[in-house]
Amino acid sequence: MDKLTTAQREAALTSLGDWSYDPEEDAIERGFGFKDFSAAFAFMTRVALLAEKAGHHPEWSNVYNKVSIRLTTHDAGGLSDKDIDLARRIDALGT
Ligand SMILES: C[C@H](O)[C@H](O)[C@H]1CNC2=NC(N)=NC(=O)C2=N1
Repeated sequence: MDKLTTAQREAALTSLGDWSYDPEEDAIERGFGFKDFSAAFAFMTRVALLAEKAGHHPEWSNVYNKVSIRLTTHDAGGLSDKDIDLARRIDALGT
């Protein structure tokens, strides 16, 4: 799995409007808000199943009704198509 080029990353980010790019980590991140902890954890369960299926796992944190997700590919040393694919699948879950 190769790191994305700058042009590939910029094109991907344009289509992933809610994710922001962290140049220091070569990662993308997005925050999600829910009505309560139960809803946040239900979402995390769904993301966990997607991640396990993809063999690609988020760096994330949860505080009560907020979930922050950061995606990068450790094996590639930066952002790859795996991150973009997982971000799209997460977005498709809806909040
Ligand atoms: C062997 C296994 O597939 C790899 O270690 C996978 C697991 N999940 C992973 N998740 C992420 N985010 N980056 C990786 O490089 C990665 N590698």
